[in-house]
Amino acid sequence: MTQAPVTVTVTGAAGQIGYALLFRIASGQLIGPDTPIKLRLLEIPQAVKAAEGTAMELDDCAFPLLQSIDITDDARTAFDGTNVALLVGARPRTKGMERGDLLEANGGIFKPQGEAINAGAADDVRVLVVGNPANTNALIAQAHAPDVPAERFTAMTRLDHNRALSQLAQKLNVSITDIKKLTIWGNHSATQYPDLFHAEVGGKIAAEQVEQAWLADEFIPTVAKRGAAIIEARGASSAASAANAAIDHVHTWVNGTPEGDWTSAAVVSDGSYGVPEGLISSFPVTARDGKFEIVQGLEIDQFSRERIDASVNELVEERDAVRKLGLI
Ligand SMILES: NC(=O)C1=CN([C@@H]2O[C@H](COP(=O)(O)OP(=O)(O)OC[C@H]3O[C@@H](n4cnc5c(N)ncnc54)[C@H](O)[C@@H]3O)[C@@H](O)[C@H]2O)C=CC1
Ligand SMILES: O=C([O-])CC(=O)C(=O)O
Repeated sequence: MTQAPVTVTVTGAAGQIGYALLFRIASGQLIGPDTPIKLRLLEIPQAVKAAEGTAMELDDCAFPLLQSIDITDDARTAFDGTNVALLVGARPRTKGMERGDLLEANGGIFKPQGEAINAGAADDVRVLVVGNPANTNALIAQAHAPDVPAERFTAMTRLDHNRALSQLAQKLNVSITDIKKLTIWGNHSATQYPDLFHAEVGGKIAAEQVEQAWLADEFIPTVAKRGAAIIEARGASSAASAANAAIDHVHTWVNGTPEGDWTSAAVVSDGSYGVPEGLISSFPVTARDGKFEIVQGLEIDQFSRERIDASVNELVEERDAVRKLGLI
């Protein structure tokens, strides 16, 4: 049965993530194989022509699900009636920068975009912020969309989650599908905490199947600093893997997590696990009926507590910094 079309807005459509993302959305991988897609591409004026070129290529794929492509440099037009907003457009970091260095440069983008979402997006709009610093950019957008339920604003830590799955699978020589209940806590930054104490491999706790030294000195830093390692190796920040994670995030949000498993997403804190209410922080989440829910009741030992707190403290600092800049 053919379903109603879903309007998907992608900002930064002419960028490297945009190029890796749009074809997958148009082919049906974002929502599902029966859902027609209407694409809205938002770019800055200088990049509209490049976005038009990408749209020509989308046309040339003759995707059966792709009903329309609109390209604009106006945020209000881009978000009018949108169901899924993927906020990718931002300046990426280059060698030697931390993602937090981008706060001021990118903060200014997310305020008007939040306002435009508030003004015209569909009632069921779901927002995923990819542009860095993703958690705090999502906070800025959410602060300027008071009429949209706060829970609809999320930021992407699925790439970190996927990186952690892959590192652990290689270490234990198991398949990705053998790993359940892995969690990324906190900020999408070098302070993030990939947690193996609740993760299970073959039904047993993952942390008990690896050496403590590997966990603390290799696994955690490798996952947390993977973005910088990609920049070092590729000379540009991760793009196809980031697009893949954005597809995974929205697909899970809409279609749900499997029974007995969860994923990671940065969502608005309700105060769970001592994370101050209102911060957009990564948690273990399930998705049911189109909603993310923070997994409750996990015991947090001291090793994990210190690391979660460090990342959450960084989010508090970022929030305070954007407050000072008048962005929230
Ligand atoms: N959360 C995550 O896991 C990840 C986040 N990122 C972040 O994603 C963002 C995009 O990365 P790339 O595609 O590699 O960058 P890019 O530089 O290739 O593309 C960014 C695009 O955004 C556009 N843009 C800038 N301001 C805009 C605005 N106000 N409205 C609409 N479009 C605008 C630019 O014209 C450009 O085409 C960066 O902030 C990067 O750090 C990248 C990888 C992973
Ligand atoms: O590291 C960066 O700047 C890009 C990014 O967020 C990632 O690859 O995780």
